[in-house]
Amino acid sequence: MTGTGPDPAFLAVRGVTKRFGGLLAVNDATFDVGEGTITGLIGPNGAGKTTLFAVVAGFEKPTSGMVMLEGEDITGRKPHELARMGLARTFQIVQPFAGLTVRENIAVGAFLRVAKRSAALEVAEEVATQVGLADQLDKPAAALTVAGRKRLEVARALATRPKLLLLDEVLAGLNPSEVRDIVPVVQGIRASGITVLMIEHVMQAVMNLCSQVHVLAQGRIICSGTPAEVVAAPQVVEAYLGHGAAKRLQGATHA
Ligand SMILES: Nc1ncnc2c1ncn2[C@@H]1O[C@H](COP(=O)(O)OP(=O)(O)OP(=O)(O)O)[C@@H](O)[C@H]1O
Repeated sequence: MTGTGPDPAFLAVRGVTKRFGGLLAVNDATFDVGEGTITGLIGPNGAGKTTLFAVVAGFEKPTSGMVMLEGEDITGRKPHELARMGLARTFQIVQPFAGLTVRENIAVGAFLRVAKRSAALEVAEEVATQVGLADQLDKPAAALTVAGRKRLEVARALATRPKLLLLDEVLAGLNPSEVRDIVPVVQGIRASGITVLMIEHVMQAVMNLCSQVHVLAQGRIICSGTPAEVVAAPQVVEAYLGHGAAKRLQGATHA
């Protein structure tokens, strides 16, 4: 731990900028994630959310800025180093090892902490139960439904025993009842002591799950607050619906 002042946030993102050539994908983003929370990162398509995740998880180096985990500067560290420190992420495009079973797919993540195959398979069973895949353990991953694959993606990350889990659109492509079924899984992850930062477009889930939400638009954090606060903020309405939208909506509700 380095001394960065009193009570640093669990995850602190400070002035992170990421350029791809002339494109400013993330522009001076600063936000905190409190320990033990489920925090949301939302914003329109192309806002820079996935790029920001990639910077936090070590898949991209920021052009400038800093990321700190429990007060320690982790900027630019490699994904495997960060995984060892307890940071895991899921990917928007789920790519399990199709020829392996669900059990074996999850065990791959467990090898970060355990050396023996039997121990890794044990972790896999435990984690599968946590995400609701216990009755699918012996199926090939390729046989899972879309919702099953999303659960598997979460399970593979959980098997690395993270303290911070980054979920990249785990609810995308699911129908409303599948979304309702996964909400308690995410709540259970938090209840087990893991801090969650999630990119999500499904607002119903964000409202149900997140205590704090940061809104990214054109690379900038334009609003932070509770879900109710951010959906009511004029700058957030405008980012999603276009310039002047907040006023137009207000006119419509008063008409
Ligand atoms: N490796 C890259 N090289 C060049 N441009 C990139 C790269 N990755 C992302 N971008 C660009 O950066 C911007 C932000 O993209 P990003 O995928 O982070 O947004 P997002 O908020 O996650 O979008 P979505 O909700 O659609 O997934 C986009 O204009 C995108 O085209």
